[in-house]
Amino acid sequence: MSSPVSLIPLTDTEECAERLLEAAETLGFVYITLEGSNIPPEKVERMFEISKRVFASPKEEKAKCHISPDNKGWSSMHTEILDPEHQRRGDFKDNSWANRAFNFGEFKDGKAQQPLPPALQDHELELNEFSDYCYNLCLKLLRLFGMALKIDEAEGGKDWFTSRHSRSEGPSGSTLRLLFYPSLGAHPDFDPKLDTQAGAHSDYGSYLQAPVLTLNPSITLLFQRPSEPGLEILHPHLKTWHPVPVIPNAILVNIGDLLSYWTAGLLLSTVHRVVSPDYGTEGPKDRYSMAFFCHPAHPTLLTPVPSELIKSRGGRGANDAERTLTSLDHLKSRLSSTYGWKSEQA
Ligand SMILES: O=C(O)CCC(=O)C(=O)O
Ligand SMILES: [Fe+2]
Repeated sequence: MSSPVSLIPLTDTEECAERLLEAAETLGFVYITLEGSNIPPEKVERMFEISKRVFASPKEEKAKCHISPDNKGWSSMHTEILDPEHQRRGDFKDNSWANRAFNFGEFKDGKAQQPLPPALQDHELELNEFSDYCYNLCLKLLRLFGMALKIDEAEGGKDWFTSRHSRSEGPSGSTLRLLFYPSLGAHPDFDPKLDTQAGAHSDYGSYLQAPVLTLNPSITLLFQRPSEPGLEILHPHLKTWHPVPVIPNAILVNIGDLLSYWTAGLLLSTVHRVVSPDYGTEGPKDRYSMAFFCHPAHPTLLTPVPSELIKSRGGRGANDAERTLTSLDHLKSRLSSTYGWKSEQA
């Protein structure tokens, strides 16, 4: 199957920067090679092993780390859909995420700032290390975007975005998320053609469509395994759904709503979802994936990006000087939606 998403070898060159920008402007999604990312392949594999262990651990242990209003911890939405007594097809249609997730906020001095279940307690250092790898890769990508956007040197040039994502500027909403989509194939009402495992959303998205606690990142990294596909994107121009085949030894990068807003819509935040693919004779399969959502430091003012390319887009998004928000303002607007959603469920 051909991929709508191109694969770009990751290097520190202008050519790579230009290609990344072109992909971000046309599709909002791009694969980059793991080589050049500074993330050793065995570290990715190891995280998948840890992820498997945590999702397989007793529910009562995970429940003690239930997702907090600031988006840290374990969430298991609509678990009842796997309970034959209470299943209704509507539960996994359109609006529902049938996945489980474990979110880690920022670590401090190698320590998680949230309760961890016993299955994770021996892995705190590895989780911290992996989240650092992801953060550093995001800085590298943000530097390349700064380069391609030809940000005014006097204003910070290619480091304009990275300085605003620096941990020295304060805490941020950056989150490492482990995801597990148990196979729904065994359910009598489940129709892979109609039922999605993860509702359509952009990374922020419409909360009503996708009640998942994804906040409002500038960029997202997604790690997937070749035998466990399922992601689809809504093509921004064709408005049709396209499966995104998994490319081995590559990381999927997508632009989040915050960066799209910041760049006055030049970079696209594309709607995506996870479906249960038709595995043919192989039968249904579980899917594990891992995402890292990179956010600017909370106090960052989302002022217009000093780039001619962005200025020429007029008063859209952050170019609209009437509405200078901080990164935290964006996050808060998202969190209030979270509370709204929770109270509706109660
Ligand atoms: O699991 C996936 O492939 C997608 C996850 C995702 O889009 C998200 O968590 O925002
Ligand atoms: Fe997403």
